Amino acid sequence: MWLLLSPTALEAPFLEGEAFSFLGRKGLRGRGFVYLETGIGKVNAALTLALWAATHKVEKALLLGIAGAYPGSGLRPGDLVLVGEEVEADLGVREGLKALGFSAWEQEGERFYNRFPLDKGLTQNLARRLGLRVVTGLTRDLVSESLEEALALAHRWNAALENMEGAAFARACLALGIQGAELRAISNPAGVRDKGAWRVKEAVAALEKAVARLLEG
Ligand SMILES: O=C(O)c1cccc(C(=O)CC[C@H]2O[C@@H](n3cnc4c(=O)[nH]cnc43)[C@H](O)[C@@H]2O)c1
Repeated sequence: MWLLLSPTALEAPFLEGEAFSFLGRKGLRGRGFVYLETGIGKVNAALTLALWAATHKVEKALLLGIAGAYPGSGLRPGDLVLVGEEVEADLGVREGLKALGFSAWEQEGERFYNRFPLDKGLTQNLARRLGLRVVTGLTRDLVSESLEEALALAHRWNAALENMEGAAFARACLALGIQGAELRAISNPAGVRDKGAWRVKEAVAALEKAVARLLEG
């Protein structure tokens, strides 16, 4: 049984099931999955997963959604990727959290600062089944508002795409002991606010195709 999550219901219009409400947002009980709309941003993503997992067994969770492609990533609108590692880039100072001398999470002797892995085994299994690249994602609650800003972030953190939830989801999965994976479809060039350059419909169609293959077993 999958727990499927997306920041907005607009990113998963293709899912069908018995509707319910969770934290005031959309939920669905479908064949082989439960779906939750989390809301945009880090806190919403982590909160939704944690509060659901507090009263429901979660075997494996997939965060799916749209994302912005960083310059130089080779990613274009409509492309679909898995995220193997997320950078929480608005935690600490510009160079990261380690400069403050505190870790964000510690587990089995490992200290995590700004980088949080998705589940390696689950991600590699999905990459094989779906024939997808695995990239590094960058998460901030602020979106890049210029190509210069996007390029600086991509360079500083060696990331391929930008979103607003991934690192929080990855860190919550680590803390909760949940196998988590992240599927992102590129909707736009990061840093480009002109919606004429956005291809949300194509991105959602790519998500639909991948999720259908995932659920067919
Ligand atoms: O109005 C803008 O300039 C603008 C720029 C980036 C994203 C938005 C959104 O409202 C979408 C946020 C939503 O979608 C994900 N997303 C998609 N593209 C990006 C991006 O370039 N940078 C950050 N997040 C992006 C994000 O995960 C949210 O769920 C508006």
